[in-house]
Amino acid sequence: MDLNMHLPTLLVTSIMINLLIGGMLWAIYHLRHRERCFLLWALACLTFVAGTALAVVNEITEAPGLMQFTVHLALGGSPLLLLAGIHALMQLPMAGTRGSSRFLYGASLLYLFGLVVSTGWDPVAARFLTALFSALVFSLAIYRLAYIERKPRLPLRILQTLFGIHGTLMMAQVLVIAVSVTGSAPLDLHGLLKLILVNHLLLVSATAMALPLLAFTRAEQALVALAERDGLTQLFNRRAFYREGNLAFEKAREDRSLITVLMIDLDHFKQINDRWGHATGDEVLRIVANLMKAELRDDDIIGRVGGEEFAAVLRNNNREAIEAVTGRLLQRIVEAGREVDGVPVHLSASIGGASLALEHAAFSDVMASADRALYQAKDNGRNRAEFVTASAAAKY
Ligand SMILES: Nc1nc2c(ncn2[C@@H]2O[C@H](COP(=O)(O)OP(=O)(O)OP(=O)(O)O)[C@@H](O)[C@H]2O)c(=O)[nH]1
Repeated sequence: MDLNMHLPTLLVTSIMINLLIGGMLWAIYHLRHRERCFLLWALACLTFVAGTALAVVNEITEAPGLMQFTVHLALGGSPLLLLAGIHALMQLPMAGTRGSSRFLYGASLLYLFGLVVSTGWDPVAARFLTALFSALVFSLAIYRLAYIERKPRLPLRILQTLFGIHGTLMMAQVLVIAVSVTGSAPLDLHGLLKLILVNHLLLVSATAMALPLLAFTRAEQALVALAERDGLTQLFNRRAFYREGNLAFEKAREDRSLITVLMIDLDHFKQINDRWGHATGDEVLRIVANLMKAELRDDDIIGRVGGEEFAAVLRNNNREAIEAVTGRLLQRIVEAGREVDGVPVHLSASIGGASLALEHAAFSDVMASADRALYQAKDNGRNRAEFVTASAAAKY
């Protein structure tokens, strides 16, 4: 398994690259207001450096068992710190309630116990345990990444692939050691070490680039959500709703398809606030938002466009279907208002609807038509829906 490479050169290169990457992650940690995942990833690199440097000293001098124990502790602890960084990024405690966390703790304790027993008298067994433990930690990292919320696809796939290769290499090492121990083939430890170091160099560099990419993509997604979503209901805010509505309008014009805009305004909402308090009013807004999400389709655009005013763009122009949806929504709003926070808030809403018509030159024209229909619904006694027909829209 001789890779024909100078082992000391490989070791020094590995140490230098890990130091550089660790330093870069450390700097990002400080630049990003001490985001803990970067500190843990920097420590993973530095722990690996410490492990490799001690391994060199270990090779040169006849080091005592304690030194060998420390080498393996550092080399096994490095992927563990990487996993801890992923937990920190996902804001998951290392001691989660999931079975996998208990499994990790159990495996770590067994690994420690195995190291204590094997180092000093059987360095090959210690190597075997470290490789097995690292493979296990990489597998857990792949599993954890699958549960990340707001999935940033590309960095996630890259990292899972890298961890997969890393874990497979560690398992290959486990197998090589097992085969050599059973006597089927002599173990070329230097060749093995070179192979691991070369792969580690490539993998650690790629991983170090993919980890910040994952963190930055997630942070950007969070910022976009903050800028586009209404904090109370998580629906589109007014600006994002108009942007999405404009896009839907343009597309409908291009495809010669039709869209319908609904404006939904809660009736006498001020009285709910005045009588039951602002917190109950907020809860009512959240309930209505959830009812809209439940009643409308996934590809419909829903937004909170004012205090107690919601709007939706439906990619549907079938009047019967839309009247059925609005009827159901009005009924569910009344039902929900029978008890909110333990009090009867007597809730109802008025809806104004307008479908795209030739008269509409822009999305805001359809919104204006729906708004006029809404006023009509309020004038006609509230808790009802009114629609503007295409020909009626032309009158406005
Ligand atoms: N709790 C809560 N109330 C809000 C929020 N935004 C706006 N409001 C309240 O919504 C109420 C809107 O009152 P009005 O515009 O008079 O409308 P209304 O009482 O619903 O009457 P109609 O629309 O004519 O049926 C005001 O009392 C605002 O304070 C919010 O985020 N939370």
